[in-house]
Amino acid sequence: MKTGYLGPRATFTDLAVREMFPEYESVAYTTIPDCIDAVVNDEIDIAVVPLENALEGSVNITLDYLIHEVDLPIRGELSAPIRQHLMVHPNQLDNWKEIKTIISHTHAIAQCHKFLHQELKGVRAEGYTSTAGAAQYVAEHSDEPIGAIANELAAKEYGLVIAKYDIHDFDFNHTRFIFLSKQALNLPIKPNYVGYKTTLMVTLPADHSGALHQVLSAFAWRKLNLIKIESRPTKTGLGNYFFIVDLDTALDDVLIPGAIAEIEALDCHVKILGSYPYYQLKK
Ligand SMILES: O=C(O)C(=O)Cc1ccccc1
Repeated sequence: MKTGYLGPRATFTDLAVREMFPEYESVAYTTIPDCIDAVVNDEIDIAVVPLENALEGSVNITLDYLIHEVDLPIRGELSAPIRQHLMVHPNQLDNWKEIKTIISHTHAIAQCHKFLHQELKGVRAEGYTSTAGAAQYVAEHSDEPIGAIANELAAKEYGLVIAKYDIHDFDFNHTRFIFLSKQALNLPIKPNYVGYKTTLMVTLPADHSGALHQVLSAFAWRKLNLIKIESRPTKTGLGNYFFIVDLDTALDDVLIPGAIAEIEALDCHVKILGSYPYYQLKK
């Protein structure tokens, strides 16, 4: 089996792969869509991609690619703690406060806004393909007054030094990574296994007053617990949305199919994006 992740080595996604699939060969991709396409094209068996961060919200590129471009089920999820550090080339350590530019994945920059605003006012923050990609770039440009936001493994991997540890704005900083695969996965029974989730995509009919209320009632009276609901644009016109709903239970034969039938009777469209085990790493 082969896994794919947003590379290069030592991204947070790579850490998730090492945690969940230590025995498999892994391949680094430059973008999340490249990594997902690699499963569609049978280059790899499993794509591990970030879906949501506790501070910054959904990773829209993942969600949108999953909804609009490919048809791959979610087979599992790992929620992992995220520690962001500011790192520079060893040549720049003495005057790291004079750096002019910080590069990282846009989600990582967003997790550190308060720190950047308060401690490095006026420093330009630029998006890069990934945190580890930014660390690699900084390592290869030792004379430039730049820094990267990334994890400790990236500092080691690319020979950078950490100027400031734990610069994320809130202590509880976790990211959900999902596993996409054509085939069912035999995921391990691990101590950090929490339970099952089912993720549905619900498209409402246009201009049907009370439709969302009725959809939610179909879950409510069956005591199906919603742990997340989010709207995303359908991309067919301003004001058209669908909803992504997470239920904290596995797909069964009665309750969820019953709720789906009821919702479809309201002229809504429902797609099951996956019913999968989830794992949680604590700090
Ligand atoms: O760039 C990375 O390291 C990634 O894996 C994407 C990401 C960025 C920030 C938090 C979690 C995942």
